Amino acid sequence: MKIPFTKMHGLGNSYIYIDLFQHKLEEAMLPALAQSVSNMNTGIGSDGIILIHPSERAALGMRIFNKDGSEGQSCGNGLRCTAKYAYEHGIVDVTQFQIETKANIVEAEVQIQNNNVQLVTINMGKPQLNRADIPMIGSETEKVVAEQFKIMDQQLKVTAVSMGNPHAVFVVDNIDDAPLVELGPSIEKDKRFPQGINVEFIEVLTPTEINFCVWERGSGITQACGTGACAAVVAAALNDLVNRNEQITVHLPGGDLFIKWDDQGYVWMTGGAEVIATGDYYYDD
Ligand SMILES: N[C@@H](CCC[C@H](N)C(=O)O)C(=O)O
Repeated sequence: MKIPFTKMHGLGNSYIYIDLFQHKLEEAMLPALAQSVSNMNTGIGSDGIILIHPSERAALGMRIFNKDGSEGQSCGNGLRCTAKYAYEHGIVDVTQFQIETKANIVEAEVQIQNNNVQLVTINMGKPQLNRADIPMIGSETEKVVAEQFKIMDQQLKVTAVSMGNPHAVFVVDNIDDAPLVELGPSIEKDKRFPQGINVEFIEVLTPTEINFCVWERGSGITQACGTGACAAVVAAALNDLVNRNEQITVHLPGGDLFIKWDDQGYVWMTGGAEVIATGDYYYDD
């Protein structure tokens, strides 16, 4: 089967985008297709696949499958790339529009230069903070803020945030010493998180600037995670480490994102989105 694709990235977090306005795919094949495409030796190489599809509730919809074939509920970098694709391929002809994800409907705004989308801002909606909404097992408190978290003989403090998908955020003194490789895989699959978890370590530089690295559920270490950067800013604000209602610069391995958690409770994300390549994927299922 020949599947037309566009490879795009947001700060190095790359996905293979498949346009379901043009090409239909069977539901049952999607997890295996994501694993196949993502393989850097026998596929194209990516952090997963993203499907851009018609929606009855918004201008378009987006679904994300991680490298291991699991489906995530949302993807911040994917939303910015999807917004760019939708505008540049005429799926929308306005600069502000809505995108449906498995988690919610978000508002996208694209900034145009010479007919190309340069920057994208997404209103990601309100974070969910209740333990049951993460979901995280435990009964200490309703919200999970700087809660003691023992893993592999290390005593950490976790703040848990759902941006539609689940995130566990840990504050460290120096991002270069973050135990991402050592603890990321164990925390991702820890049984306190029944749906798995995206794992973020952050170093707070100033009340408006943080360093960030991530171990993503289903994909491992990536260069950037948009929902993770949003969760990191929310977690940092809950711990009184960054300013609420101000734009926070998040330095990710792949570049910078600008995140604000406003007074009304909405999280805004601004950043770039880039096309890498287009082509046909020859899929032998
Ligand atoms: N890279 C993404 C998040 C992708 C999904 C995540 N791994 C999950 O399973 O929840 C982003 O930019 O937000």
